[in-house]
Amino acid sequence: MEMKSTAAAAAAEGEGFTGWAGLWSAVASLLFLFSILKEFIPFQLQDYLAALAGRLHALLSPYATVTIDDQSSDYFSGNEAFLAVEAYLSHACARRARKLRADLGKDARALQVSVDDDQEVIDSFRGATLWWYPSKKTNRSNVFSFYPGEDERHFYKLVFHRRHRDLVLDDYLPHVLAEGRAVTVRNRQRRLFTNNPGADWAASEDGRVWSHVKLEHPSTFATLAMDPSRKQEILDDLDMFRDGKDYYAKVGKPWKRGYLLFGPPGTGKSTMIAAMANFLDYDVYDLELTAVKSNTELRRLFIETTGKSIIVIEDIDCSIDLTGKRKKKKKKVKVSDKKKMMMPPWARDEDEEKKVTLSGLLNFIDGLWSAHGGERIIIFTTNHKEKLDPALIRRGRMDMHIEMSYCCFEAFKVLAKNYLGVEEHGLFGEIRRLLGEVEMTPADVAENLMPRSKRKDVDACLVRLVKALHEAKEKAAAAAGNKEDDDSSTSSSEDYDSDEDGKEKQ
Ligand SMILES: Nc1ncnc2c1ncn2[C@@H]1O[C@H](COP(=O)(O)OP(=O)(O)OP(=O)(O)O)[C@@H](O)[C@H]1O
Ligand SMILES: [Mg+2]
Repeated sequence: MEMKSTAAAAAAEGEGFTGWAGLWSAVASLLFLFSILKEFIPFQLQDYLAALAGRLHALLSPYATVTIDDQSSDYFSGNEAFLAVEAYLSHACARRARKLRADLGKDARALQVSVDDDQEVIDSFRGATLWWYPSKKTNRSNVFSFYPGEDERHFYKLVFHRRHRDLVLDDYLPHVLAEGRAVTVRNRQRRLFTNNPGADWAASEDGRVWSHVKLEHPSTFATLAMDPSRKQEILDDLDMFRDGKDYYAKVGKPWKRGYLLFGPPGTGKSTMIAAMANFLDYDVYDLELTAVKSNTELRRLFIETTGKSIIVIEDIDCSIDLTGKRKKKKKKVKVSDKKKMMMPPWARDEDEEKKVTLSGLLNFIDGLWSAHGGERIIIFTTNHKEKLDPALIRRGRMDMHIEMSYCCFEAFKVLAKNYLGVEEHGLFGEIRRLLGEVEMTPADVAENLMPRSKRKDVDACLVRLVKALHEAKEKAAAAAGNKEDDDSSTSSSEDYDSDEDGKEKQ
């Protein structure tokens, strides 16, 4: 932002400057004359005269300006202030402007209305009147460009009376930024990011490390089947986190939170992540660790995540060997030496031993914790909590451990309501008893409850579930009988082993 005095405001409003009227009309005439003669004045002289006029205005004008530009010196924050002002104006004042621009902006959910260039927008804040002027400036350059518009700089000029300087700088601008950011978050289409393999970063045109699609998972906490008191605990925790900026600052903790979701396959871990993202209105970064070649790549991926996001590593025990070696081998991507030289350092796989290690992952999480850039949540899921290194899941890294378990009766009731629209039924008693005796995942219960035709036959669905529960019970009893026989004959044959993927035979 750049601040200076201007005469532009004088033309905008006559707030207490009647005495200056004559002087301003003289300045306005001069400006008019200058715009006519501009064509005939050499460039160098034009710049000099413009600077002189600027200084004259600064000296005489009772108004000050702040310019907010669409280019920022800070690489990572980009033009955040500019975008926040744009969002604020489109939300708070655009309807008062006479010329509007409507656009389906990048990642927006609906048509966005914004103020057109050179349109004055008047805002008021605690009794002060403020004028906004969206505008653009074309850089004069001798270089011919194939891309017209790339030399264009857009900016917003805020004009206010000098006596409101403190109010504007201390209160109004922070208010605009906060409101603008909130509007952007409300309007944006949430995204699901997945990491591109490192070898592709340099090869792709824009060097993107993450690709994204719209996040449109329908899961919510209302449709998530689990123990209601545990669900409420998680909701309270998320609520506390979302609104806890001041609290986290007060206790000196970074505004981040880690959740470990563990439990057998089909118990709703991935469903829970989608419900969390929908509840918080956050983006999701689905980090596929097996596609990451080195700790350096991992760091780069982390740097390119944004605030208000959930970073997810699914099946963490299958993605990384906790002794430091990785389990799953990605198909080797052959890169020629010449191509390698053209790659940025993080994308080169010069040292085969430089793999993602446990310590790299711990650094990743701790880096996440100490970095700026807004609130972030990290979630690990696993089917085997006991296989994880305690360092990885200690409190402070994974703050809350959430067990997703087999379907209990309360969880069944949520599914029955979602899938069949029933809250009571004669078979509920038997189902309650069977669910207490046999372990069935919510995924299996849901599958049995799913109507097989458009004519929703509630009785048939519930009878099918009861039958499936009886079958599961018999199977479990038979398996237990077999195990007893095995134990008595060969006590040494402990073959409860795990496959390459780490998923144990159940
Ligand atoms: N608790 C649940 N509430 C509602 N639906 C569920 C629940 N658990 C499972 N489901 C249903 O089962 C399907 C599979 O569940 P999900 O993918 O969330 O399981 P998971 O625990 O992530 O399994 P995995 O460990 O194999 O990744 C979901 O699409 C959903 O329809
Ligand atoms: Mg899953």
